[in-house]
Amino acid sequence: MNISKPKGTRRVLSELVEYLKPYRGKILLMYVFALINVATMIALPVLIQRGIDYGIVPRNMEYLLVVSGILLATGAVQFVSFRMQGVLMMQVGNGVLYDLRKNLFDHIQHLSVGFFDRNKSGRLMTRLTGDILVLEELLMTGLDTLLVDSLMIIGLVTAMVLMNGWLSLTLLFILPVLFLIVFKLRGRIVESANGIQKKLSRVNSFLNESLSGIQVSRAFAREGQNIEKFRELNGEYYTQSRTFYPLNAFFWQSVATLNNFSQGLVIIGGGILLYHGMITIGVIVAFLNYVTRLFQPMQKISNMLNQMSRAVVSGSRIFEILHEKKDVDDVSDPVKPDDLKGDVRFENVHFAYKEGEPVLNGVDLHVKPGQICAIVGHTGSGKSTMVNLVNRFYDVQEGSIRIDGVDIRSYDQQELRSRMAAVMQDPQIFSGTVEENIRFGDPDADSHLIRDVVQQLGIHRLIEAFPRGYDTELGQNGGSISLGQRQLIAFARALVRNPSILILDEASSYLDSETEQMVQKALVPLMEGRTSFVIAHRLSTIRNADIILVLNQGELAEQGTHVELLARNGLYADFLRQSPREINEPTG
Ligand SMILES: Nc1ncnc2c1ncn2[C@@H]1O[C@H](COP(=O)(O)OP(=O)(O)OP(=O)(O)O)[C@@H](O)[C@H]1O
Repeated sequence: MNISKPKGTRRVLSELVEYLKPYRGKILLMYVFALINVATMIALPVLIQRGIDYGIVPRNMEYLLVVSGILLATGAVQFVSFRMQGVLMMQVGNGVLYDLRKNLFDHIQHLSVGFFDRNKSGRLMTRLTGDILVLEELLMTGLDTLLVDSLMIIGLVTAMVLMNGWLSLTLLFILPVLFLIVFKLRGRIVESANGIQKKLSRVNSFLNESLSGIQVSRAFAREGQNIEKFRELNGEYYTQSRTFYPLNAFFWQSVATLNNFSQGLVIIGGGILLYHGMITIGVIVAFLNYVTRLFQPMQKISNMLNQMSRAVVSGSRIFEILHEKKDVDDVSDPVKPDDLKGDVRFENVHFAYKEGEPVLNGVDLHVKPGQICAIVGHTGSGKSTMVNLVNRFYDVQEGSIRIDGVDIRSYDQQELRSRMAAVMQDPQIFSGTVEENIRFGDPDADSHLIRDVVQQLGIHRLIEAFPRGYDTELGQNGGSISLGQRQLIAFARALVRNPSILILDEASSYLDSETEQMVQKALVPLMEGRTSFVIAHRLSTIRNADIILVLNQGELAEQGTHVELLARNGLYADFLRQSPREINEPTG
């Protein structure tokens, strides 16, 4: 399933509501404080009006003192309610985001490998960071907006109409213009801001790519083209910014001007009504106060609506991942093997990553416990696919793979994989020390066991040669060590696991030939008692295998020992002729 298709608004919102449910108590309390806040907002101008009309104008000091006291108390209540409303909204928003992040990560950890083939990690990172950020904006600032701010506008308008019907006619001018400014003009600004964001992210990703690939660019003398491309992207960003900033400035100017006009209108209208004795001075001041308060809730609703449309798109993508089903799932009562002997059978295995594009066509194979099975074949012939199927990263479409006589689809995946270990061409190194990276193979392995395995592999001296030996801190992705050193760590990591089935997929391709020979020699006794699958382009690695498989376009073209296949003088013999020096290298 592709994760970029947005779902319907209602479905996304109802899923978000599910996440909000555990916080219903806090949300309710938040609304109580929000309503108190709205009430104080509406009450304050009334108190001002009373203070002027019944305290200041008739010079009634006692009344004025009482009203001032109430005004101060109302102000204090407003402060507390506004703060509590904000604090509760943050708590709810933070809680929901915590739950979402946690569920997403947990879910992704258990998704099948096929999902990650379809959704590359860069794109997933955007989902996990960018989309969550969009939801964060909504949850942290807009959770209460639609209800509370609509109520605020209704409350303010009602208070004005009740206070003085004639003066509230000014709203017939103020409200539509405010609406136009806030919703129409603001809409264009948000559109432009999103445009800027897109252009900026293109600039940033190009910058990122150019910096990380600087060596390749230099080697291919691409500096000129890079500068040209950057100039183009930077130019697009500049052009987009040229519309945004004046538009944004115009928005705030319009708001200020409308405010001035509204005040003028209230003063003129109020003045005329005052002249005819239809209004008091306090009502005019209260109206001036009300008019300025109209802008904020309208602006918040406009922002929220804009956030909402973005949040629906982001939310739909997040929930899409959360609903992603595993391609490779456990059966209801999976087999949990106590031990694996490592008897592996492929029976008429057919497999395709994509429908109609077969990769393996009817492969039959039997590797007995403890045997070494080497797989050779041209690039793209399906070698890695075969070992990925043994690992059950994917399920076969036809036929079956049996381990110790049991179809691997019947096993508990985690239990099965805990008895296997693989060393890949480009092993992943995690941030942490060398020792921690080796311990990744078995979290219970103590320092002695780790050193013991490394000694057996014959690479103790090489690990000790790291700046701080086993305690050397490795950056994310092993940026600070060579590819060969990464492979050495991966060998130790795999063997510390003490696996029944060992998979080596181009595992020593980055080692210099001296180190490779040393590791291969050390591996011979270490492979004893384990079933091993070895993929190597360097044929010297595989000549001692018990079974050599020759894959050709997804078909098992030949299988046998080195001597048998040589005698057959087929594809394998062709391989040898292409790399005679390597095959004749002694491997110990
Ligand atoms: N994750 C994937 N999604 C789709 N197609 C894939 C995927 N992995 C491999 N393929 C395709 O399957 C075929 C076999 O690939 P595989 O990696 O098994 O070959 P290989 O023999 O190991 O190649 P190499 O020697 O280059 O590592 C290739 O055509 C490849 O493009």
